Amino acid sequence: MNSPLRIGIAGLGTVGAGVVKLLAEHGRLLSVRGGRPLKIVAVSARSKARKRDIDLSGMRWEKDPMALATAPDIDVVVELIGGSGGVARRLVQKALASGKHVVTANKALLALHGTELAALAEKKQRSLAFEAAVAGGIPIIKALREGLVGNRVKRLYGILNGTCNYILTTMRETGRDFDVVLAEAQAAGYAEADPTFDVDGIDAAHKLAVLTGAAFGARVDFAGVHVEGIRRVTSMDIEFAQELGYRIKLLGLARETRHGIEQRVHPCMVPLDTPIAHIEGVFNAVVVEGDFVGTTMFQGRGAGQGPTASAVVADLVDVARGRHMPAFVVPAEKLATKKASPMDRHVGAYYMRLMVQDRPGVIAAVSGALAKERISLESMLQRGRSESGEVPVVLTTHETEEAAMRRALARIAKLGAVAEEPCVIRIEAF
Ligand SMILES: NC(=O)c1ccc[n+]([C@@H]2O[C@H](COP(=O)([O-])OP(=O)(O)OC[C@H]3O[C@@H](n4cnc5c(N)ncnc54)[C@H](O)[C@@H]3O)[C@@H](O)[C@H]2O)c1
Ligand SMILES: N[C@@H](CCO)C(=O)O
Ligand code: NA
Repeated sequence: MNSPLRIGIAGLGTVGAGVVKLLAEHGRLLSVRGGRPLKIVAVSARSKARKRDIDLSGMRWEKDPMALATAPDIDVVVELIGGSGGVARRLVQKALASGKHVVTANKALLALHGTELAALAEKKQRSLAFEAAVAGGIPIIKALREGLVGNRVKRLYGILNGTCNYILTTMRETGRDFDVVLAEAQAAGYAEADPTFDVDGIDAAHKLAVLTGAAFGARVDFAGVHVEGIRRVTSMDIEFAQELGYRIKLLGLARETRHGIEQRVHPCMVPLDTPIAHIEGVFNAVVVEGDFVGTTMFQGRGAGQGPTASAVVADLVDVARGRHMPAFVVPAEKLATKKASPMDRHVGAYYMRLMVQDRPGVIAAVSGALAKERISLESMLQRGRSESGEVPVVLTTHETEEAAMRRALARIAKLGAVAEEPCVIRIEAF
C-alpha cells in the first residue's frame, strides 16, 4: 500500500463536516482512485464540544489552526474557515510557505489575494486548489484548466450565488417576502456567515473575479468588478419580467472589450428562451464561450454540504495523484495585468420601472428625457390606477451606452411626477 496523503482540516462547519463525512464514506474508493489512502490526521475548529454528527476519532484536535500549517505529519492543509483576511489568510500563507499543499473553498480570500497566494504555491512547487470556491460542486475550475484549455475564452457568465438564485426563484414561485426566504437559505447552510455578502452580490463578485483570472489569464481583480445585489428587486419587477418574456437572475459576467476586461455582477433580465433562465433554486450554472469549442454550459449545486465537499475532495484526489497544476491555468508570473473596462462604457438594453403620478404628460416627459440622450424605446407597459395616485410604468430600451442611461436617469429624477428612484435592470442578450 502506498503511503497515505496526510490531511489537516481547519474549520468543521457546513463544508468541513461534509469533507469528513465524504472521506469516511468513500475512503476505500478514494484510496483506489487517488492511488493511496486519504487520511485526516488532524482537525481544528472553534469549539471541540459542538455536536457535529461526524466521527473525529483517530484525528488529533488542534486548538490553534496555525499548528496545522507547520505540523510535520501533514501534507495538505484544507482551509474551510472562511474570510478574506485574518486566520484563513495567515493559515494558507504559512502552510504554503512550510511546503504544504493547500485546498480551500474560500473565494473571498482568493478574490483578494489569489494571485499572490498562487505565486507562493508555485515558488514552493505546491498546489493551491480551490474547486469548491466557485460554483460549489460544479467542476468549473477543472473545466477551464483542463477541458477547455485549448480555447480563448470570448465570454463567460453564470449564476454564481445559490442563495440569491434561491431567493429570486422562491419569491417568484410563492410571492413570499425577501426576508423570510433569506432565512430559509441561511438555515439550509447555503448562505455566507454574513448574508449581506450573498444578497449584495459580493460573494458572486468574489467568484467572478476568480473565474475571470482563470479564464482570461489575468491577475485576479476583485476591485474591477462592478457589483449590485438583489435587494431592490421587487415582486412587481419579477412579475413584469415574466410578462415581458424574461426571468430575473443575479448573474456574474466577464468578457474582454476594447476598453479592458468587463466584470459585472447585477440582476439581469434573462430571456426565457435561454437555458440559464431555467436554472432555479440553489442551483448554479456557468456558461463559457470558447473560440473553438463554442458555447458550453455547466450546471449543478453551487452550495451546501454535499456538493462543496465533493469539490474539496476532487482537489484532494488531484494532490494524492501528484497532479500539480498552476492555480489560475497559467503560471502566476504570466498572469497579465489588464485594465478594468469602466461600466459607463457598457452597451446593452435596459428595463426601467418608474412609479409615476397618474396624470397627463408624465410619460411624454419621461420619454423626452430618454430621447434627449438618444435612447430609443423598445416597449412600454402601464398598469391600472392606484389609490395613492402612483402607478408603475415599465419601459424597455434598445441598446445604449450606460453613460447615456445614467444621464437620462438624472433627468428623470428631476421630474416632479416620478415618485421614487426608478428600478433599472440590464437586459442581457445571449
Ligand atoms: N456553505 C457552503 O455552501 C459553501 C460553499 C462553497 C464555499 N464555501 C466556503 O467554505 C468556507 C467555509 O464555509 P462554511 O459554510 O463551512 O462555514 P461555517 O461557518 O459553517 O464553518 C466555519 C468553521 O470554521 C471554524 N472557525 C472559524 N473561525 C475559526 C478560527 N479562528 N480558528 C479555527 N476555526 C475557526 C468554525 O468553528 C467552523 O467550524 C467559507 O470560505 C465559505 O465561503 C461554503
Ligand atoms: N453563499 C454561497 C455559498 C456557495 O459559495 C451561495 O449561496 O452560493
Ligand atoms: Na466548483
